[in-house]
Amino acid sequence: MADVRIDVALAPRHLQVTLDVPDGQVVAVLGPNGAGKSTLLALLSGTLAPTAGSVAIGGRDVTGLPAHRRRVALLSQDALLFPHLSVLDNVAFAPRAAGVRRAHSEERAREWLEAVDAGQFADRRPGQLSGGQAQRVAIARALAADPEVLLLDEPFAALDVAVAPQLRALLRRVLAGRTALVVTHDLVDVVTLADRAVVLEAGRVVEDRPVRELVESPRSRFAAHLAGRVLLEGTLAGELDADAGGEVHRGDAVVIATALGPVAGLWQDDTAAGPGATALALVDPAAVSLHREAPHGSPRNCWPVEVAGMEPLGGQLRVIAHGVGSYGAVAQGPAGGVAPTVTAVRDGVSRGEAYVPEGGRSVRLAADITPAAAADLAVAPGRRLWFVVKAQQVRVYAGH
Ligand SMILES: Nc1ncnc2c1ncn2[C@@H]1O[C@H](COP(=O)(O)OP(=O)(O)OP(=O)(O)O)[C@@H](O)[C@H]1O
Repeated sequence: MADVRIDVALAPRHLQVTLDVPDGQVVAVLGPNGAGKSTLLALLSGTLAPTAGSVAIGGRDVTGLPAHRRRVALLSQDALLFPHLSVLDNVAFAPRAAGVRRAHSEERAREWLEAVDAGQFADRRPGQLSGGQAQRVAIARALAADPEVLLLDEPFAALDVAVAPQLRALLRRVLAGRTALVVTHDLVDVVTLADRAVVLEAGRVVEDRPVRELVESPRSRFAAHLAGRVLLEGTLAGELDADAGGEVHRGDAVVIATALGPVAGLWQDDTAAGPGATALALVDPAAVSLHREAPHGSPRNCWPVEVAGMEPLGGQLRVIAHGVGSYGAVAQGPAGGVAPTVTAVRDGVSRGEAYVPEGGRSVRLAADITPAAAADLAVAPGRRLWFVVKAQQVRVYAGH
């Protein structure tokens, strides 16, 4: 068994993490810069000691053990091979250091080099390898040490985008059945390599869920951005078609008060909640349409926005925009309060009640549209348009 149990604090870096990884599971570790991802790996590998708590691997308490006695291999974005040793000697280094006889350790090193399709580089020096080749060798070296746990810190970050897919396929093979933690900023790594995803923010775990759930219904801003969604944080006002006050249940059309103003969506959480509860609305940019004027009709969210920029996305364009205060003929809406904001959404903007409070100016929204639609609407930075999404297509969850 090579399960990992980590329950540590590192006071100077404000990190406090509890995490159990069962034997054979690959966990993606995600989070913004400075969240503590690398620090967590360092606490596991033994290059940093916690100020409190413990680390156990395969049921052994390794908290007091030095890095080389933990049976943990760390692979970082730079291959960090010994420049003065041949590739073969680099890979044979760990078994040699563990007391395996030269002939045997070289044999093992050759096997691992073959396994990562790098057998032909055995006699080269690291300086004669490309970045992708060096990273293959680094993987072989890590595996030759026969680790119980593999830690990968942005393993493709320093590589050409052209080589990353091959290496990813290799890592997928290598990671099958192993206990591993992979720090990454790349959604492709998350979905292709990991079973489960943990999101760190400011040294704390804010999400810990199966990868599929995380990409389908992210609950943290970081995961939403990674999954290409927009996450709006707010407070539950109540049901869309009822007077505010009662509890809402899964499938109910609800309204939440956000920095963008009232947002209507479907409550998708299994837990019931009442007005005032923290709520998260998830918007898929593919469900957002752009209009010159706010349309009428069924319950829709209509947000006046100013276009910030555009990015190509497959055959489409992703339009990035920010909420703006009311403009044109739209009157300023109420400054707050539950009931008026519900009315604003239910009755639509045709009555001139759509508005974005001051804070909405910093809310980043995205809409995926065709290049033809972009041309028709003359989408360009600075242009003011309406982002429109049906309430049915906004999923709302309980926040933390
Ligand atoms: N060597 C160090 N000495 C002191 N503090 C550090 C050191 N390295 C990181 N920190 C601090 O610890 C916190 C966590 O940093 P860490 O590098 O673990 O984050 P990260 O999530 O890996 O970020 P990134 O994605 O930028 O690599 C940050 O506040 C950072 O400033």
